[in-house]
Amino acid sequence: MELTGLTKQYGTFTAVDNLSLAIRKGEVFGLLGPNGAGKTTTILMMLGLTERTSGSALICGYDPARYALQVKRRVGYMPDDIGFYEDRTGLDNLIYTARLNGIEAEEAAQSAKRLLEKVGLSGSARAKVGTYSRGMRQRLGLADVLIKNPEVIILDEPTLGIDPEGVRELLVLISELSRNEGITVLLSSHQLQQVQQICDRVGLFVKGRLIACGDIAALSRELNQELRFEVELAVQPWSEELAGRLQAVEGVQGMKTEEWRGDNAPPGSVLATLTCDRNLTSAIAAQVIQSGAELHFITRKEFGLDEIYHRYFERKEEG
Ligand SMILES: Nc1ncnc2c1ncn2[C@@H]1O[C@H](COP(=O)(O)OP(=O)(O)OP(=O)(O)O)[C@@H](O)[C@H]1O
Repeated sequence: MELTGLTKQYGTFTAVDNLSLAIRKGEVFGLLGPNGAGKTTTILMMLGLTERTSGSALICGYDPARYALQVKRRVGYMPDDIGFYEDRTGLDNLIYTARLNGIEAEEAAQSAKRLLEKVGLSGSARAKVGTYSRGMRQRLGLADVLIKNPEVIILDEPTLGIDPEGVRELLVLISELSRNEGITVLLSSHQLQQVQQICDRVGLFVKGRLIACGDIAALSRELNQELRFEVELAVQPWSEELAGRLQAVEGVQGMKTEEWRGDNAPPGSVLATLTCDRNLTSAIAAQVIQSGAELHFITRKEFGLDEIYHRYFERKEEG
């Protein structure tokens, strides 16, 4: 899938601003951003469900603005508010979707059962959807988009409102689908911690613009360059001399200290947090050792996606 300079304006408001993005076949791509970032608008343009203002898109080889039907045949879309017939069973709902997609009755019933099994809903196949939990509905939603054998599935906020266990199950399912069946997955989310686990790559989307894109490690590297490392260490005894040594290490930009009350912490232990412009863990450790003090632990703070995202976001807001 390829988006080039994709733009959507509502009057003078730009909801999606010059978005260029290539999603590879078989990958799980996370489109991440806060509410209102323009994720849903992007998805709707990709499906040909809303008109773009400018730019182009190629989905499974088709321009959705001209060949929406061809795109629809190949792409399964799960909106954030999936609708089912509440007073009909999960099985009936799936068969109905299959029939709508032109699948013969017998095959529809078989596929529906097979998919219910796959998403772990066999036991509730004959219960009315109205009695399903949010997690069960999302799994049924997944079966519902899979029934037409799509090449690509697009999931808008699939984990919204599900309990942690349900989220875990759903994400494992999505990830297996991609790995085992080569399905390309685009999922939108503002819940970064979750998505981080299963995405091959992510795009950070803020106020209609893609501000960064890559795998988590690449984003982390990119960000650490600008965003400082934090090295945390516990030392005993602490002294003015040691404080001076640490602050004199080239690249150290700031230091905070507090009393360290860790398990078995000897009296007079200090927990110091140093902000650095690069990873200075070993240089800092060396200074402590040379000073003759005891180093109880030293760690570098890792930037997870959540942190990366918030920092990017804060910087954008500031800038
Ligand atoms: N039909 C519309 N007319 C005017 N503005 C719109 C319309 N649809 C969306 N917007 C605006 O475009 C921006 C992007 O909306 P969009 O729904 O794509 O964001 P999102 O990232 O999907 O957020 P959410 O997770 O809340 O759905 C928002 O500021 C929204 O108010």
